[in-house]
Amino acid sequence: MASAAIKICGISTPATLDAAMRARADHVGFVFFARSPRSVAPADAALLGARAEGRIGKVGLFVDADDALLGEAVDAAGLTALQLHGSESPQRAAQLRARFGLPVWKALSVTTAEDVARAACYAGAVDLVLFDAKTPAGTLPGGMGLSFDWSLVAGWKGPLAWGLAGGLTPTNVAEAIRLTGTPLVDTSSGVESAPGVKDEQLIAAFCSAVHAVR
Ligand SMILES: O=C(O)c1ccccc1NCC(=O)[C@H](O)[C@H](O)COP(=O)(O)O
Repeated sequence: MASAAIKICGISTPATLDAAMRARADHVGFVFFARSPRSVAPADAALLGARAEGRIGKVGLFVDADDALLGEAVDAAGLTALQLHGSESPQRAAQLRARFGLPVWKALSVTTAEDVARAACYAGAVDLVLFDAKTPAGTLPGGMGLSFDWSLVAGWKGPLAWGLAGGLTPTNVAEAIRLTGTPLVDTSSGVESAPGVKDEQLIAAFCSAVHAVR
């Protein structure tokens, strides 16, 4: 089994960006959602984006954002992909892909097999679906450190590329890859010492655990 690609989401400082690049992560995520403890302002995203340019994928994370915010973030950070983490429809996702000319990732929150089956609706509209845990009402739609039943996506053979998120940590990520065969893993709170505070050693440990999977 080839090791999975890695996205470290919610990077907001140069030091933790450097840690992700040193650890050979494939993508970092910048969160453009004001309610998140990981939210970055476009000016900070510009500094981080310039530092990361050409060295790692830069995925902008949005929750039902309008075109103005998306455009500002794309321009500021030089994003390489858009991750939609709200209730964006396939039509809205396809519109954004055409407008910005960037790959679009759609996060889908999963509790049941029906939630996984919804991914097919996004075929042709997005480039990748990211299966993530459903979070409780009134909380953030992601980045809560919650897992779902991985057997629901084990060996998923859908019509588009996919990845796994939700509660992944340095300790459980190897098992998650072996069990599901996911081509991509995404973590946020699993590499933090407190909400929004990324830990360089945990980032390194997470990436090492992924790279060690054969
Ligand atoms: O990370 C956030 O603060 C966030 C806020 C709003 C929507 C999504 C958010 N994060 C999405 C991610 O890409 C996370 O990596 C994913 O949900 C997994 O998070 P975690 O369970 O904390 O590893």
